[in-house]
Amino acid sequence: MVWTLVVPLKPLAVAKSRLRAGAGGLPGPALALAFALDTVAAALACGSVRDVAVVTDDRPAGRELAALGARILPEPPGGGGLNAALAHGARTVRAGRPRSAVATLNADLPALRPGELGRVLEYAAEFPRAFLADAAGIGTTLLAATAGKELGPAFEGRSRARHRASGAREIDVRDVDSVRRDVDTETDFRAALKLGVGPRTAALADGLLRPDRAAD
Ligand SMILES: Nc1nc2c(ncn2[C@@H]2O[C@H](COP(=O)(O)OP(=O)(O)OP(=O)(O)O)[C@@H](O)[C@H]2O)c(=O)[nH]1
Ligand SMILES: C=C(OP(=O)(O)O)C(=O)O
Repeated sequence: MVWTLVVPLKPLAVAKSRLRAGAGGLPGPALALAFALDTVAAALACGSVRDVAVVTDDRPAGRELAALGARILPEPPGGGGLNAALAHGARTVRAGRPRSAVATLNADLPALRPGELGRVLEYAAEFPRAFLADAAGIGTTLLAATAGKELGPAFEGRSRARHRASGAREIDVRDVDSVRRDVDTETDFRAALKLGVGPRTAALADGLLRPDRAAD
């Protein structure tokens, strides 16, 4: 089965506020863009991914993501936040190709490896709806719906429990840390660097983190 991924991206100026506000005062917008570019590049390199649609109103980010090969979709009219953006993205994809298998993927997975994403999507293909818990075990990094199933996104906060309660199958695959490793805090960032991040994040991370200082 091949998938269309829907990737949400906030305007960079307000993205990654927890990284920006943390003790290290990291450059949120620049990191958010590098994370998104590395996430989308890795997703496009996955054999199970047909294409990637990014939902964003950030024009400069949209141009760079389009140059990688992503389709750029605007936020829904009236906004509505992350879940509205994801539902709108999935609807727009299926307006063009109604039988698409659709999965959302957060834009903050800079360590993402195409092979690990492929194994997660292979598992998801066996269920109407499925999701992958994040590294913290509280949130969600991927939510998938096969043909004919509504996505039903319920992200933000304790979304793992919400997605489970919604009837989606929890994806239980070992050794897919790169798909679970979202980066919200400096501690997360260090964990992603340990896994190995994509080239745009690596170039930016160089010299950004002092190894001697306690994280967060
Ligand atoms: N298109 C779109 N994407 C969003 C929206 N809110 C969050 N996202 C994206 O959803 C994913 C998870 O978002 P969050 O962790 O809530 O936000 P963040 O900017 O990554 O980090 P914080 O500012 O620290 O919360 C990221 O890929 C965000 O860019 C939204 O309203 N619209
Ligand atoms: C939106 C989510 O991610 P984050 O942990 O980045 O807020 C989520 O896990 O539902």
